[in-house]
Amino acid sequence: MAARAVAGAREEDAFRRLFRFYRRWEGSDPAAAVIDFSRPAAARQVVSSPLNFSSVSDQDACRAGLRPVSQWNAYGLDNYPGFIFIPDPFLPGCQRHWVKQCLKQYSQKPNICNLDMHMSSQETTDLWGKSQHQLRNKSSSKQGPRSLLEKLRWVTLGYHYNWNTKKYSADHYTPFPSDLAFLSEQVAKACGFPGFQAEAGILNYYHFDSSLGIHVDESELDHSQPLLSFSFGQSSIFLLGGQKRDQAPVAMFMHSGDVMIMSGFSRLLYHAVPKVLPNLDKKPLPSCMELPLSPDLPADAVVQPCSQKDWEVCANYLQASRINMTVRQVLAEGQTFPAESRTEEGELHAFSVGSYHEKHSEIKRHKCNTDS
Ligand SMILES: O=C(O)CCC(=O)C(=O)O
Ligand SMILES: [Fe+2]
Repeated sequence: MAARAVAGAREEDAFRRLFRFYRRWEGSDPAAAVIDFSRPAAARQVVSSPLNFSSVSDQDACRAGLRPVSQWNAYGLDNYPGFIFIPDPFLPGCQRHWVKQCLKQYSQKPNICNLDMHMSSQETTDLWGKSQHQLRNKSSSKQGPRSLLEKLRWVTLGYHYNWNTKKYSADHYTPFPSDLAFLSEQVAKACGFPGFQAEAGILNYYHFDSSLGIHVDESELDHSQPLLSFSFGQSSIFLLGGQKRDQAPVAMFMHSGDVMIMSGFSRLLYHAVPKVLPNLDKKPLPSCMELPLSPDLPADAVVQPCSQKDWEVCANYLQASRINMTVRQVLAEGQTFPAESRTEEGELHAFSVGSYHEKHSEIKRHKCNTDS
């Protein structure tokens, strides 16, 4: 009797129940009801979402590696105002640039990554250089030791999110990558946020066994600006819940190239990624990654062609991985951080192992708890 009372008290909320359901899901259960925005007609809650065509010139879209905004599809969901889903608006061949940046460029100092939490700066310098040989020679059928790049879980950009204090601060800042800022600002403008400033980024690196726990992104000081998300590589299931943790979420696929915007009412909703899945094309890489680079790219594009040599490394990595970039504005225009959030010099690397942001500790918990 006592045991039953304890079990009852620990009963799961609706979000956690569905998180566990989708984490075990192998794609065959038709009851799973996952919205696929690449086939939106199938889902009742999907509505079309208006975009601001004239706010982004075709030339600026193209410089960011995007198709003209008039050619994008944009969807919303009934009962989720401010949520916008844009299935792959990228020009052919342009997704490769962002994958290469996440692996080769953004993973470098001065950006901060999970490996910095328990390795010296010498060990985490040039992760690409230290991993490329191993990745290039990796056969997808063999499970060799993981390269450093394959051990990468997250990278922070701009105002570096502090997983311990769950705060951003003025002293933990390094310049935000200008190419990603430009991409983000074009997407934000098209979605009705012309003032959006890309100030902080969290890049998440997933493998087929990874998940991202249930969380809300609320540490930014200005919630009137949207949170942007860009996904590349293998697909995943994204769960979008409510303002309270126990509200049952809606499930959707995120495929390579998909862009998602959480704004307004939807900016502070609970969400999670319970599952990474093979891409829809059932090939090692989604077909959109194999397209030749668009000949329309202007000379001043922020997207650069990815060399064949670099792409071999990225392609081998991406056969079992998904990369997601989230971009946020932290401060309202003219706003400064409250005085108490200033930190002592040197604290930048003083994070302790095992006390990351709740959502990342959930990755660990889920991995350990194989029967859940
Ligand atoms: O990987 C994703 O799609 C979600 C990432 C996310 O929610 C975050 O970084 O806050
Ligand atoms: Fe998030």
